[in-house]
Amino acid sequence: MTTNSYDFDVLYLGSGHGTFDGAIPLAAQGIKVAVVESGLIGGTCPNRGCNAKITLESPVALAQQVDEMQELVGNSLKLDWAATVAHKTEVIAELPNFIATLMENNGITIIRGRGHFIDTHTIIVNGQKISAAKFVIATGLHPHQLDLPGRQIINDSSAFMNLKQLPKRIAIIGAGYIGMEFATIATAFGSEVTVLMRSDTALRSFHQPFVKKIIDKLRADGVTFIKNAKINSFSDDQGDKIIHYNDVEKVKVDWILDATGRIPNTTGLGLEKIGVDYDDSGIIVNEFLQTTVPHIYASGDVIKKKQPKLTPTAIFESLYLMKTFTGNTKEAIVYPAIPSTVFTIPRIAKVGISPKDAANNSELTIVSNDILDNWYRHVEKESFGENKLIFDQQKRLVGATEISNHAEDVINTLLPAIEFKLTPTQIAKVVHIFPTIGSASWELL
Ligand SMILES: Cc1cc2nc3c(=O)[nH]c(=O)nc-3n(C[C@H](O)[C@H](O)[C@H](O)COP(=O)(O)OP(=O)(O)OC[C@H]3O[C@@H](n4cnc5c(N)ncnc54)[C@H](O)[C@@H]3O)c2cc1C
Ligand SMILES: NC(=O)c1ccc[n+]([C@@H]2O[C@H](COP(=O)([O-])OP(=O)(O)OC[C@H]3O[C@@H](n4cnc5c(N)ncnc54)[C@H](O)[C@@H]3O)[C@@H](O)[C@H]2O)c1
Repeated sequence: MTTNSYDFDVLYLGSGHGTFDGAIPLAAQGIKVAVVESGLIGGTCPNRGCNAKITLESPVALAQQVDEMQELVGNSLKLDWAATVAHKTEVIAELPNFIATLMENNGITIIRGRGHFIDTHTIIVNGQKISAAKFVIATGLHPHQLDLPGRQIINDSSAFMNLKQLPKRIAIIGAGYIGMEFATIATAFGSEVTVLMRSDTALRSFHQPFVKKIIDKLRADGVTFIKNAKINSFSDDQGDKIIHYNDVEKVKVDWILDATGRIPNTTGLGLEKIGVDYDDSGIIVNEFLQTTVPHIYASGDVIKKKQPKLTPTAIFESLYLMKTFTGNTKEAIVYPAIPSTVFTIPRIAKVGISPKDAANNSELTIVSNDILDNWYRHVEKESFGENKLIFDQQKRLVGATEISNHAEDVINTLLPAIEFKLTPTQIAKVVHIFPTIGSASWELL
């Protein structure tokens, strides 16, 4: 790669996981790299996504464990919202500096400001023109906001995670990842939570019988679900925040979270001017992650794709681009099986072929396990535990989903079996530390 005629070899727009995991090793190999960032370095995941959320959720998971082992350990835990938010701030506060230092120590130039293209080799940031041989658009998503009368009173997930005090009554609109995870957190910390659902389906991409169990558990914990709610408007009545829905109905609360999805950051980038195609789902790329302008690539959540828009996907894409830019691969991207978890209590985690798709394929076998039969799950007196494992005709694992307190660890354990298509003989050669969730999961194969 040459820098002769351009300021940089590769310029990334955005500094999230779609950028930094690959940009750092790229720069370390002597490639001249710039990263333009208009917000916090590190993007959504560390600052207002995964890391922040899991820190708030961690006491909730502990409280569940204590509740289940109550006969052994005595009282329930008392969760402290203000202390937990302060702890979350402490955990994540240094991450932007940490990531910026890693980038700079490896030779990356960080440019603070919002970038947009003026031609296919030039962007403008803070009035300054910067050119590059290649670009990576990794600008992520932003929260969708319901465009309805009174919308000024509704909030997004970042605002929730920064609340100094937890409102007594919270309404959450949407029952996707954020709606269900934040309902779990808010109710555990003592709020009265109402979830308004557009249809009668929550967590659409997860195994629905497991989702039903999560809804039943949240209901038992005091959460109200209102199905088939068509929101009309919002109003404020002397501090009461009111959601008007289905023409005549209303819910009165203290705080409203709009969790109706996230949309790609594609506007204002000058994409139309330079011929980079996109639609409402994101930037259109080919199997090399090239946009419709071949030296302009895209990475992470901003891409229109069928893979889940999650951190592991963004990391995989940024590493793939690093290998492409250094000439280490000329192959198209081949995604691994990407796992995901909804961090409710209990969790649902999944990877690979779903039970629903397997049911329509006569070559696949679905094995249902009531994992509470396993002695190890009695140690913590777990009250939820079921999984479905999908096998092909060679008895190789091709899909798995579980509902349990440890579902994310179980799916992580099973990943190599799926990714490397391990045969029963190969599976038998892997031994895990005993007794652990790893050994309890592997023995189901
Ligand atoms: C509440 C929440 C919880 C989540 N929890 C999980 C989880 O548990 N597990 C998981 O895998 N995923 C989770 N995610 C998703 C995860 O955060 C994203 O998949 C991941 O951050 C995507 O990385 P990215 O680099 O594509 O985008 P981002 O991290 O969003 O980075 C994009 C960056 O681009 C910057 N930018 C935008 N436009 C411009 C411009 N014109 N010029 C310069 N900079 C610009 C933005 O400021 C931003 O910093 C969660 C998301 C949210 C919102
Ligand atoms: N654990 C995780 O990995 C995790 C956690 C949080 C967020 N995320 C990421 O962030 C993305 C965004 O999360 P999200 O929960 O905002 O989106 P989502 O797409 O998961 O859920 C959006 C929900 O809002 C509902 N909805 C949409 N319009 C509505 C309307 N007008 N009225 C009522 N409901 C409406 C949808 O039916 C859906 O249930 C996820 O897709 C995921 O990629 C991941």
